[in-house]
Amino acid sequence: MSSSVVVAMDGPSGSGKSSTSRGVARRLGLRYLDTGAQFRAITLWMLRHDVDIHDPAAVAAQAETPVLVSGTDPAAPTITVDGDDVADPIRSAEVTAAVSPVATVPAVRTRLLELQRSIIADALAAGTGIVVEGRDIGSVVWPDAAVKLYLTADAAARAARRTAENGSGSAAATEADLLRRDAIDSSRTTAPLVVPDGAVHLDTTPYGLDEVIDRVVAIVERESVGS
Ligand SMILES: Nc1ncnc2c1ncn2[C@@H]1O[C@H](COP(=O)(O)OP(=O)(O)O)[C@@H](O)[C@H]1O
Ligand SMILES: Nc1ccn([C@H]2C[C@H](O)[C@@H](COP(=O)(O)OP(=O)(O)O)O2)c(=O)n1
Repeated sequence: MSSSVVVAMDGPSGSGKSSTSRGVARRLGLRYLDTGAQFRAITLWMLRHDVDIHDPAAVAAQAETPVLVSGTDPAAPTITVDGDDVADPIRSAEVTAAVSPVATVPAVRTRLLELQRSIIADALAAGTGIVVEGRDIGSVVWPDAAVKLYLTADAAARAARRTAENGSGSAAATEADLLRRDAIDSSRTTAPLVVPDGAVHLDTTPYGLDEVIDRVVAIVERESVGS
């Protein structure tokens, strides 16, 4: 396997993208980029600056303003906005509720697309591969990725995982929230959530996290031969 492989990991909320990507990156000595955290960080900035997140023109007008920095060590990924560590506040219910409308704004997507491509290019220039996870990585951000994965799981399993992770809330409410976000993410006109051409589809419902990581590592080693 080449050390400069790009692994594109897409799929809906709770399918296991973040935990699987981090585990695979650690195992294979690759960098790790959570693009959802970037969409969450820009959303948090909009909320903190009283931008009406349901007004696409208002969001677009500020899309270039926040300074976003993503740390790509899979053992300790970081995200800052205007120099502030926002790793915790970007997971709040308020941001979770607001992120899909912000992520539909083309100016936001263009801004983050440039940032994501520059982070991937930096990793490759440094001779390091990277696992990048999100909704449009294999379809839009890096269609030439040597390895493309599309993770899914049953909605009930995804909601149960998220509820356990949050440590509170009802699984039914969590499932309704993630189905609502899936619908927005899948129906938007710019970079919708799709199964990218050439992606390996992995349904993680029956597998524990370690088993999914083992399977993905095997797929990366198989698919990236010669890249
Ligand atoms: N295969 C799996 N089996 C059980 N739990 C899992 C599995 N994959 C991930 N999880 C857990 O489910 C939750 C959501 O996973 P995460 O990686 O954040 O998903 P995503 O990034 O797709 O939203 C986390 O608490 C994670 O530890
Ligand atoms: N490449 C990406 C990544 C995330 N998004 C959007 C869609 C998601 O609802 C939000 C948040 O993504 P995130 O991966 O943090 O969401 P979950 O961990 O699945 O709850 O961002 C996107 O549109 N494109």
